[in-house]
Order: sequence, then structure tokens, then C-alpha cells
Amino acid sequence: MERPGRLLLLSELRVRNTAYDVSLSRSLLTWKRRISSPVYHPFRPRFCVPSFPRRPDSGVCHSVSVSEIISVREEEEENSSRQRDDGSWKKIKEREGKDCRQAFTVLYVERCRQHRWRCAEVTFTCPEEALYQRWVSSIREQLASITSRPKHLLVYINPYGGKRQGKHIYEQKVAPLFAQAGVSTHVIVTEYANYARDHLRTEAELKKFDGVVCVGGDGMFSEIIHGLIWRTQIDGSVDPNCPDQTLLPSSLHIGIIPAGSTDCICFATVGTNDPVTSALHIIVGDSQPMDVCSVHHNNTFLRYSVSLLGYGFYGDVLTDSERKRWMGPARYDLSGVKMFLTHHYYEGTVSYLPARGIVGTPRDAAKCRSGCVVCQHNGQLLSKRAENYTMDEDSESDGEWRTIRGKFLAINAASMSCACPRSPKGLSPAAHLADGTTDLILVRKCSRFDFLRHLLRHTSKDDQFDLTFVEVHRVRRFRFTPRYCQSDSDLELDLRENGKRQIFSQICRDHPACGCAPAYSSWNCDGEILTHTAIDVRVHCQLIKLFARGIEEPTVFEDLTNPCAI
Ligand SMILES: Nc1ncnc2c1ncn2[C@@H]1O[C@H](COP(=O)(O)OP(=O)(O)OP(=O)(O)O)[C@@H](O)[C@H]1O
Ligand SMILES: CCCCCCCCCCCCC/C=C/[C@@H](O)[C@H](CO)NC(=O)CCCCC
Ligand SMILES: [Ca+2]
Repeated sequence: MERPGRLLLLSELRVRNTAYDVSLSRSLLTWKRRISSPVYHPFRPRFCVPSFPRRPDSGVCHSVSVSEIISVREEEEENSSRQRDDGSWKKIKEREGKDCRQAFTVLYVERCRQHRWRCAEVTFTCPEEALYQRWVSSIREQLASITSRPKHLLVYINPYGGKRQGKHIYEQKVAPLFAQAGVSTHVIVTEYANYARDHLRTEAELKKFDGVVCVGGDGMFSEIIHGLIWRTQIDGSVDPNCPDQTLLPSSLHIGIIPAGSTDCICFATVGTNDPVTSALHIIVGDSQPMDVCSVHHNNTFLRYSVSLLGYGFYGDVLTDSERKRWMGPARYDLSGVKMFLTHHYYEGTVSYLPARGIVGTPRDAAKCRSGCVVCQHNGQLLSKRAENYTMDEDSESDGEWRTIRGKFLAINAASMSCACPRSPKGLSPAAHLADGTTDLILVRKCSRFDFLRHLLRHTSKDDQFDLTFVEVHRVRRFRFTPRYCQSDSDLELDLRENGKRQIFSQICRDHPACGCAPAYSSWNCDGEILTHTAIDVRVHCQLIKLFARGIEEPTVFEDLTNPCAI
């Protein structure tokens, strides 16, 4: 727990008619119940309550970090007069024409189960108005001194994401909290796909805002980062089509109010997909840096990715599920089962640049959590390297490119864990949000039974990488070329390596009537299908910032004291 530091205020105030010692420092608001210690009176055969000053005993003590106070509300006069004390304090005067309020309510973050946050409140009654004024203005001064809190937000709502509840969720659960916290908003309900992206690219007056919030799923978040990153590069004269360019980070934070089908980015950065929790992380001005992969084809920009780039299984699931959008989130389950049964494999070449000199491996037991030291260390290391090499710093400081040819059921690059309600530990449980790397997972051709074992391990404690047909590499950059796109010299090499068998399988591929496997899949890029299969991917360390703090480890203290967490 935070140490209180120098006290700004210390008073005896009342909470629900009970006396509390209430203190405020720059970091903490604390209220501790004064429990009257019964003392024996020699002349009276009973216990009595001692008069002031009383010894505060180890009564119930609550502490709230000032950084997690949402706002202070001044209570109406009648409210204060209802909370009169037992007579030892003056009664609340009702002076005509004068403001004599004496109660104020502090709204603050309370932690609940499974990383959820709620807005709790406590009302304090003061013995006199001057003290009341000091308390309200002192807390407000402390809140105003937190410069990281957003004051003006640009909000985009996708009314058709997930279960089509985006607008309702925002109006019912989020807008009232923003209003209470004094956050002003400019709300835009999108009219068609890519509306938010194009608005951010060209029209939005970004200087007016401290952050951009999207209400929707991963697809909507993807629109926002595409608009923001593109705009930042154009404004800063950086060519987004050049894969070797170091991209400029956007100064605006991004908030996600989850209202989608997978909500993987929200889940992996907050620990839950709960709109109220996300709204509170935005209000307190949390900051979580995040890696972004740029995807190019032949020196032409295709897309950015922050979660999953998946070829084979996840590409096919997405392609199939797009035809079933009307089903809502269940479309992924149906397409998942169908593609599992179809069991297609794909041939191609994967080249990658292993991440060198950084801390962490994809097989670590430790996970990326709030204040992650791996992300901090690698972030500093990579930004130092970038200072020394302006162009293509990777090949200078990382190792040699490595190449793997083969038949794959799935090729996945997870730039973060990709934890989501479907798989709470994610595709790569030890991947980091902001370490400048992506985990390249290669699932080679195997039996249906083995592939099922691998898939099921995403939902259990077992290690999904501990299988002979699965390999995982932590990389800074990678390329993929499907076999049918390979150069003549590569194909010749294949022929020499694999003999005649290859020639016949190629003939089959050229004749769909024979019913054998298709030659190529599509890339699933954060839930969008890419137009090209041959791609060049580069990780840009900590390119964007979210209003989040990473997943918090629950502390023993919280578990024991927070009734909401039980
Ligand atoms: N007004 C709109 N009409 C139609 N499509 C829209 C509109 N606004 C945004 N979109 C598009 O809808 C797609 C899906 O949106 P979103 O990500 O919010 O939900 P989802 O796909 O259900 O969830 P997830 O991405 O988490 O699986 C996005 O690709 C987005 O570009
Ligand atoms: C037979 C039982 C098998 C159980 C296997 C469960 C494995 C689940 C892994 C989930 C990985 C999610 C990765 C997230 C990808 C998102 O960027 C993307 C956009 O929202 N979602 C999908 O592509 C949607 C992809 C949905 C895949 C199912
Ligand atoms: Ca990463």
C-alpha cells in the first residue's frame, strides 16, 4: 500500500453517523473509525463511553489512493441536516440566503472480483462549514494536480459491433461516469465501416482532445489506431509505406469501452471486458504503452496489428465467420469447429529476426502484468538502439535472419498474450504488451487429434507449446511467403530437398477438381482479412498508449478487506 506522506488535513468527520479520523495527504485519503473504548468506572457498576479525546483503536480503516478518486460531490443542504450527530456537535444551521452545506461525497475506485472496478462512494459530514469548504477544496486541488487525467475526449461508437449494444452501453454505463468526473466528450456514432478511421485521418481536430475512445470490439480499436498512427506519420512527414522507417508515436491516449465479440485487446490490457472498469481506467488517466506491428507487401503498407496475425487456422476461421456476421459472437465458435474439421495445411517459408539482448522468452512462467519490468527494460533498450540507428536498426543489433520452410496448420504472431474470454491465458501467455517483440508460433502439419490437443491447451493450464509439432520464437521482424509465390530458385531448392512428391502435389494444387487442399490461406490481422499472403512484419516498440495499466496482480490486502472482492 502507498505511504501517506505529509498530511494536508486531519479531522474528525462523520460517516453514517459514526465518528471517523479522516486524513488527506498528497497520495492518500484515509478514514478510520473511532471505536469508543469501554472503561470501567469505579463508582458506577457499568461500562461507560469516555469523553473526547478518545483513543482511536484498531477500528475499520479505509484508504483510497488520491489517484483513484473519481470526484467530490457537494451534498445538498437537506442531506446534511439529515445526518445530525448525537448532540456533541452543533446542529446544522439553516441560514437564509447563505450556503451552509456540510456534507460531501467522495467517489472512488473500488476493486472487485476478476480485475473489475466499480465506482464506490463515501459521504463525510463536517461539524462546521469552514471545515467542509477546506475538505472539498483540498481534495479538488489534489485531483486538479494530476495532469495525466483526460479532460476532453473524442468518442466513436460502433452501433453494430458485438451484440449491437455499443450505444446503449455508452449511454447507460459510461456517459454518467464521465459526467461525474467532469470529463467532456464529443461523441460520434459511426455510420459505416472505416468511418472513424477516415475521420481521424483527415477531419478530426485532434488538438482539442486528450484522448480518443472507441466503443466496440477489436475491429473498432483497429480503426482508431489506423486513423491515429497514419495521421501522426503524415503530420510528421514520415512515409508509412516504407517498412524500414521508424514510426512516430501518437501523443493521444486511446481508451476502449468493450462492446465487441472478442474484446481481446481490452481483456489483455485491463484483465476484463467490463465497460465500467474501462471507463474508470480512462477517468483516472492510466497509461499503458503498446507495441504495434506494421505489415507490408512489396514496400506497400497493408495494415497495423497489435494482437494476432494468423495465417492458416485463424485466417480461415475469420474468412468463414465473416459470412456469418449475423450470428454475432457465436460465429467464431461455429467457424472454429468447421475449420478444425476441414484441417487444411499450407506450405510456405517463414523468415524471422530473433529478438536479441532483450529480457524474456515465450516459455517464461511469468506473465506481463501492471508495471511490467520486462516491458520497461526492453523498451529502454530498444529506444537507446533506435537513437543510434535511425534506419533499419533491427538488422544491426539483432541476430541473423533465420528461415524455416514447411507445411503449417497455423502460423501465428502474437504481439500480446491475446487473452480473451475464449482463452483466458491467450495464444501466447508470456507475450508482453510493450517489449518490442512478437511471439511467432508455428504449428506444423500434424494429425487432427494432435491439433485438438494443442487447441485445447489454450483453455487449460497445460503448455500449448510443449508439443513436437509446435515451435515458438520471440522475434522483432518476420516475413512469410506462401509456396505458390516462391521464386523459381526457391522452388528448385524445394524440389531438390523433397523430390518428386512435390511435383505431384503441385500439379494437384493447380487442378481444384481433384479436391485436395487449397494452396493458400489468408492472414487474420486483428480480426481483419489481409489482401496479400506474402507479408513483411516489423514490431514498433511502444508506438501507442492506452488508458489502461496492464493486468493487476490481486494483493492479499485487497482480498481480505474488500467485501466486493469476496
Ligand atoms: N456504423 C458501422 N456500420 C457497419 N460497420 C461498422 C460501423 N462502424 C464500425 N464498423 C465496423 O464493424 C466491424 C466490427 O466492429 P467491432 O470490432 O466493434 O465488433 P466485433 O467485430 O463484433 O468485435 P471483435 O472485433 O471484438 O470481434 C469493424 O471492422 C468496424 O470497422
Ligand atoms: C475445439 C476447442 C478449441 C478451443 C480453442 C480456443 C482457442 C482460442 C484462442 C483465441 C485467440 C483469440 C485471438 C484474438 C484475435 C483477435 O485479434 C480477433 C479480433 O477480435 N479475433 C478473432 O480473429 C476471432 C478468432 C476466434 C478464434 C476461435
Ligand atoms: Ca509485444
